[in-house]
Amino acid sequence: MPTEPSELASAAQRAMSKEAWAYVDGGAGQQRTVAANTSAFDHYRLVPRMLANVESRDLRTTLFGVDMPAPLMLAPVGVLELAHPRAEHEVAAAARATGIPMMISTQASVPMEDVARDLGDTPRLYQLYWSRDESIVESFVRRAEAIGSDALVVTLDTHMLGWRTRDLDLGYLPFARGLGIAQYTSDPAFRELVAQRLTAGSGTDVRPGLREIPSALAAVASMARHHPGKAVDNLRSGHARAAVETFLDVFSRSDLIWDDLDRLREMTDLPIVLKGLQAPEDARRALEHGVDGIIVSNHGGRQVDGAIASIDALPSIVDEIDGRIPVLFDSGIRSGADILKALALGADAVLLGRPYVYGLALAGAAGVQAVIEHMIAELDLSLGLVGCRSVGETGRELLG
Ligand SMILES: Cc1cc2nc3c(=O)[nH]c(=O)nc-3n(C[C@H](O)[C@H](O)[C@H](O)COP(=O)(O)O)c2cc1C
Ligand SMILES: O=C(O)C(=O)c1ccccc1
Repeated sequence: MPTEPSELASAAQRAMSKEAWAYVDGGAGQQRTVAANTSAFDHYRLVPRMLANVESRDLRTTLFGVDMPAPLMLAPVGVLELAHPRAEHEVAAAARATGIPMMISTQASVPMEDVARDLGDTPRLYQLYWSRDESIVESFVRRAEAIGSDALVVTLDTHMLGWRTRDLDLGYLPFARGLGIAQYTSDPAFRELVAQRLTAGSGTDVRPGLREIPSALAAVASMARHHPGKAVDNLRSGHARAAVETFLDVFSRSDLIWDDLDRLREMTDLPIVLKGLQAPEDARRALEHGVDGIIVSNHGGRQVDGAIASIDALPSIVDEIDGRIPVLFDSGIRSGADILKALALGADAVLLGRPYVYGLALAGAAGVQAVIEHMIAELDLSLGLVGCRSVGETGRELLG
């Protein structure tokens, strides 16, 4: 497994189909924010300190009552079957081997109960996309509780899919082919909706659902023009087709407002963590609504082309939160040194995204484990070499 981040990515590219690579590596529009997310780390430079007795170091940290060997979690990533046929099974094995918590996506390729079994007693957080259908929301929350989720991560930045040019031009939309919808197809509330659709008469027009998801509509239009025979309409069985149509109908909603969070608060006692904040003002509102944590993230640049680099959004949000709840960070972490910079800017932990998917594509669980171990090893060395012994000792004084 390459330790050099760009080598890891190019090796994974060689191992993946061009559609899978475009989906995972790609982002919104002209990929300006994807590029900014990594290049903006160059704006921050560490100033190493000497003679600090860093012989013994400890990376452990605790968040939401969860003890972690390092300030690192696996980001929720949907449709992992694009990278490896065993998808979450392999990722969970790596999480278990390293003790690093796993966030389980609503767009997973394996039902959360099966992932939970693979995880043993490794910490897990369930990531929720707030469905248009409230019975599905309630059901996902109950299932997350039942699998022992340590928190509920509510992703706010993807109530519609961004304008993802690389997927559009390939005519590739994985869930239109029934990939990445395992949480839904294993869900009693969702299955009820599919059954209703089948009784109402198959061949229900798919367009009304797609109309609610503009980029899905555009993708299907693009597929119809350039790649006839690849679109939703081509799904073989009536049941699979009804499941995909139902998914497109219920995937998410764009009419949510801050007050809706109070309903979720009443629904569950799990800690609630909001994912996808970039504005200090939104961080303040998150505090007002009593959430238990936030994740500063722009979804890896997959949503708004031209949005600011996530690392540039971090410092002012950390100042706004002022230590009252944990602040996690993602979008652009490619190395242990990047993790150290995020910690120095005030993050309590970071999420690893694309790099672990590259490890998965290259070598399954062993690949994910190697990527995690490389990140932690470089973090540990860098921490010691700048003169710190623990995550708690990092701060802005480390930055020049
Ligand atoms: C292929 C792919 C699928 C993703 N699916 C989800 C998802 O289902 N839910 C979610 O909250 N975030 C999802 N994300 C966003 C990640 O959780 C994370 O925010 C992002 O990957 C961070 O950017 P980075 O990978 O460039 O560091 C996805 C990201 C990728 C690359
Ligand atoms: O691709 C993504 O970034 C993502 O979060 C997602 C959203 C819906 C379905 C599949 C993946």
